[in-house]
Amino acid sequence: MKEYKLTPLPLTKEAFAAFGDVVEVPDAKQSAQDGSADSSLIMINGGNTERYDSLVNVELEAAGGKSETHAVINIFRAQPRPVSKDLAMDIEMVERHPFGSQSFHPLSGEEYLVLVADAVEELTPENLHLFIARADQGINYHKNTWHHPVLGLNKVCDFLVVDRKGGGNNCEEYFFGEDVKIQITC
Ligand SMILES: NC(=O)N[C@@H](O)C(=O)O
Ligand code: NI
Repeated sequence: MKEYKLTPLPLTKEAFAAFGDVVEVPDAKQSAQDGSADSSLIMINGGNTERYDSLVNVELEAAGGKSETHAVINIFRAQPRPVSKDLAMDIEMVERHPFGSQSFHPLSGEEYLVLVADAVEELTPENLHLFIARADQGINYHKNTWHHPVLGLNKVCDFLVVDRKGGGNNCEEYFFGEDVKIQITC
């Protein structure tokens, strides 16, 4: 059996661009360096609060044009899936949401793993990309981005999740064959 071992890259906007958006407060140093006033920043509440506005767009499509579609905000409470360099985790499947984006924002102060795959129909383990996200980074999967269901690491982790509610089957799953063994470590 052919074996694949994936180790995570640090999550950055550039590395994740093909799959979606990294949701984080824009890097003020970067804005200062390249002289671009941070366009998302709006001071609100009498200057008390910085609103980093519309960092990502929630993509919504009505399946078949008939269903009532809207964005919903959820909390996902993920049970621990401990992974370390000495404790690998088997990966059997990924999924995607053809009619909407899905955004995860950690609420428990923990790093978490993000496993995505290239936008191809016949997935192989070579199409997989593993990232480790900081506890202050959210992610927004673009619609149809292959991804593994949420991966909390060492404790029960809550995530604020924004995604689509509407008609049609908005969750396609892809199971890798029995002929491969895919493991992640970090
Ligand atoms: N199925 C579901 O609600 N969750 C998944 O989409 C996930 O990405 O965790
Ligand atoms: Ni999902």
